[in-house]
Amino acid sequence: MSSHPVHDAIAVLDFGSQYAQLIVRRIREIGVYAELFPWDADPAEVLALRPKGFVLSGGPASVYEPGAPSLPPYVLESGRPVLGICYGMQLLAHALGGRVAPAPAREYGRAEVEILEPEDPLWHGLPSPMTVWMSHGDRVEVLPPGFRAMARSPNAPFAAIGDPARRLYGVQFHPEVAHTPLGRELLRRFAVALCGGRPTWTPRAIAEEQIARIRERVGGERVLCAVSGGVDSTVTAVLVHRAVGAQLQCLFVDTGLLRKGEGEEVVAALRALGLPVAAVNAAEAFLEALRGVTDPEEKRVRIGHTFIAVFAEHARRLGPFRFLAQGTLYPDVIESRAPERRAAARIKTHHNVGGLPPDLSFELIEPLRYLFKDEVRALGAHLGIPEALLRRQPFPGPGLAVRCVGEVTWERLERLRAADAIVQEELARSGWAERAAQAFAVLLPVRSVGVMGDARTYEEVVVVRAVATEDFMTANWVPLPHELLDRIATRIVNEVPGVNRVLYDITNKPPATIEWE
Ligand SMILES: Nc1ncnc2c1ncn2[C@@H]1O[C@H](COP(=O)(O)OP(=O)(O)OP(=O)(O)O)[C@@H](O)[C@H]1O
Ligand SMILES: O=c1[nH]c(=O)c2[nH+]cn([C@@H]3O[C@H](COP(=O)(O)O)[C@@H](O)[C@H]3O)c2[nH]1
Ligand SMILES: NC(=O)CC[C@H](N)C(=O)O
Ligand SMILES: [Mg+2]
Repeated sequence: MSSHPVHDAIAVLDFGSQYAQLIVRRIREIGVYAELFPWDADPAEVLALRPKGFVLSGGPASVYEPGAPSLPPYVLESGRPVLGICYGMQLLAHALGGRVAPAPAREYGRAEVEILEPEDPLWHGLPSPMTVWMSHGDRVEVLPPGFRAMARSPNAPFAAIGDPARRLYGVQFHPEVAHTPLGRELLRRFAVALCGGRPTWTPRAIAEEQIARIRERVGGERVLCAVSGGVDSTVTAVLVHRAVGAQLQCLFVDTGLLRKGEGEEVVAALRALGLPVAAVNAAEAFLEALRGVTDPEEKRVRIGHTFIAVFAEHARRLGPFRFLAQGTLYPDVIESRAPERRAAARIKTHHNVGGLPPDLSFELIEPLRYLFKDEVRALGAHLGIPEALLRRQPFPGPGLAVRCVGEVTWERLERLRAADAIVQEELARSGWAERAAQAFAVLLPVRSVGVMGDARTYEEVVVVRAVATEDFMTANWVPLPHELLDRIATRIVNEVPGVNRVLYDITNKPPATIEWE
């Protein structure tokens, strides 16, 4: 099941590290293709990639414990270079006859290492001492035959080890994290100098390859692509369109839960890219499904079902289609491959167009299946998709329904839309829009007393939320200037009927989530 046999590739074996995905990303940033496999993956699957080298990730286990993940024999048998990181280094040492034991002191955080072999290809040109980031409780105590120390720190005599003759290396620190500033340079030396990987993994190469593949697979058939105006579905649609032109049909659903002007904007932006977009208004169906529902999970489930029903109806009407194009990304794939990662608690059900009825059986086209979000953005830029589209705030499929706390009625949606439009306008005007990854209004089903024009009011509350985040897994509220908050609050209360009070949400994620439902 090799995914990118045209590119030189590095196989990264995952021993349960929090950072395994980061290793893959860092290597790809260098331009060398890399892929992540569970440590106990089927060897045939890994070897189908024809890896030029292997990276062994860190992991929570201790190599000397019974049942700890072990080094699959094919790695050393391949004769290719190997870089073990943390647990990976300990594993290499353990497997080759060295000794690993608990360290006298655990070591978490920044450390300075002195490079002992500056002429070795892995270290060539790197400064000594070099700042690195450590996170370990075990350490290598006795080196395996053939190995020598390549770097040391005050705490770790074997901060890095290697057997250059066999091109086997280990680092106790984590080159993949940003706290190791020159970590990428180290990985570059491994992937390019030691493994001989050619840096051909560029947006241009990805685009050409995907377009050629899609063209070949689709032949003369038709393809349906559901588009939201988000980055993933847009890039997917553009790739399919470049490949098969008019055989593509895009479908955009106006759920009635969109922001002000969004439906028109999205459709216009996608058509400006030359995409054939059918827009359907299904607001009534969504509102009907949501009538009387206040439970957040129930809302999401009903929206999901309505999406499927609307989608199925229009797919039949516009069809037949043999293929369905979807913007599945690599993190989705990694997460579904590794069952232990699915054990994480369910916080909220993200809607999906998946789970389509069986009578609509499509073959899937997923050109982004091996890409990370930032690679998708770079690919989008290469394809000429405007920055504004690529940088759009993520907008959840369930839309304003999960920001309209309580019952979703058309009147309350209109109230929320008007308040949200003011938030967007003022953030854009003040330049703060760029500093917030996401900013929006939330409408609460809470009424409070106010006084306007000498008269008593008893109306609903709007909450403004703005967060900064890289990955949306954790987020911090953004300290918007008081004058800006003041302007937003004043405008909302003056301009939006039914609202007489505005709050600012100053909760981080965790413990809050970004959305309110
Ligand atoms: N309003 C909509 N009309 C049609 N399809 C939609 C709509 N909203 C979501 N979808 C489809 O559902 C998929 C999942 O949506 P979701 O917003 O969860 O994903 P995403 O990863 O953010 O993708 P995107 O960046 O394309 O929005 C989208 O890629 C798109 O195919
Ligand atoms: O496409 C989506 N469908 C959903 O059902 C959904 N729920 C939350 N989000 C978005 O995910 C990010 C994290 O949100 P939370 O902190 O609220 O979980 C934020 O960017 C949210 O906007 C969704 N996106
Ligand atoms: N981050 C790691 O890979 C840790 C490896 C091993 N569990 C240790 O504590 O040393
Ligand atoms: Mg989206």
